Amino acid sequence: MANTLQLNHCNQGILMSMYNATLMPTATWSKTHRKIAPISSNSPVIALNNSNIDYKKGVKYLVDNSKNMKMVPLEFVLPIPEGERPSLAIDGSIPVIDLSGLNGPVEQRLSTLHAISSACALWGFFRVTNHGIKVSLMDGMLKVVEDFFNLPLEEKMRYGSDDVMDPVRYGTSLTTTRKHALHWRDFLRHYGGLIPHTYHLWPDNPSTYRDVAKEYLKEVWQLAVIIFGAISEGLGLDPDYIESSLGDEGTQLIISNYYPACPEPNKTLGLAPHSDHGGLTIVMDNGIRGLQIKRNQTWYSVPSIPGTFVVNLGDYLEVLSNGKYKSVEHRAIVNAEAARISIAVGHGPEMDAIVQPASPLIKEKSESKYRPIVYKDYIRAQQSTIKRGKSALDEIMNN
Ligand SMILES: O=C(O)CCC(=O)C(=O)O
Ligand SMILES: [Fe+2]
Repeated sequence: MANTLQLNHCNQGILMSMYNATLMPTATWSKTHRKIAPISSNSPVIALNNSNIDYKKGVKYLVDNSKNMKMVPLEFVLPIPEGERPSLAIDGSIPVIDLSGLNGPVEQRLSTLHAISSACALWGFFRVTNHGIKVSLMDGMLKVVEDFFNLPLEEKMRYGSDDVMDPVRYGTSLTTTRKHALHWRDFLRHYGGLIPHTYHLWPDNPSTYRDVAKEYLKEVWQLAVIIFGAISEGLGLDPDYIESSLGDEGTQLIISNYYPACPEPNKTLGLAPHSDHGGLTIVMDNGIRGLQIKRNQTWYSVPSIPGTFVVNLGDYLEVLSNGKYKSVEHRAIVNAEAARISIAVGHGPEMDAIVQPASPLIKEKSESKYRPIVYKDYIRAQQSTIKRGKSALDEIMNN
């Protein structure tokens, strides 16, 4: 214990930087089955020598095998600034958009487009209802994900990998590559896509996982395209502008997060603050609250409303809109009562796409607030900085 304490003290500065770590490793899917080019993060790491935690087995395993755990093991204690403690967050109601309005009469359609546009400009986050995806499919997806996390460890470890290039990965915390300040979270991530060419690699246990996930990811992609269309129109662009900007190959990545109940939820986090690097992330959870977003330096706690999706804008859309819309920092907190599951599906451009403001929004080059960068280079830059948060975006901003 003394050793660990000393170590914690020595690494406090790095730990503070890591508090801003981000995730969302990515891969491409190809409409033409051509290639898979996954890119992922190498989170900043700290060796925790003398630790007794067999962290690679995951937090769920640790909790399940530590009866009556009363304290968070020191390896999971994060240096959360005093004023940003999870429990201090204010209840926040993000805008709710009834997407059926997009199919309504002209006035209703315009007011829905306007609502989406102002939610993007003011919040970067909104909730969608009447989104067209059946609640039974959402519940089915949550069920296969829950069943996956409830499998015996050996079964989950079939997908365990330290190689961030692997198209399907089960892991824990931010990365399994080395020990570092740990986060209270296990995850399963893999690519999606209209043609799921990695389908044969997805978990085959539970036996229905592949079929349910395939259907779910197809529907969520369609939903993303509808929202991309509305956002394009709201920006005064052609309705298919953003979808076309994604290129022939887009990026769809599903990350299922499992945050076990935690004895001291104020001391750790499920996910450190980050913004997503792609265009839109579409998230649902199992009815347990845990998502927090940062607005005007204050953390807001987003309620969980079953049957709805939370949608958030990533860095790609901030740049494309030339800063009119902002990607917003968010984090996942944990709680003492119940395990939380969230399923986040990110949608972004192909890896070789140029991230830059939409040309119709810029009359002169000098109006561009961001310097162009190839998407995969942006991801690498974002995931190699130890500051994270939104620091990669700051790097490509013109003064
Ligand atoms: O658990 C959540 O609600 C958020 C997940 C998230 O932000 C992510 O996976 O990038
Ligand atoms: Fe996120």
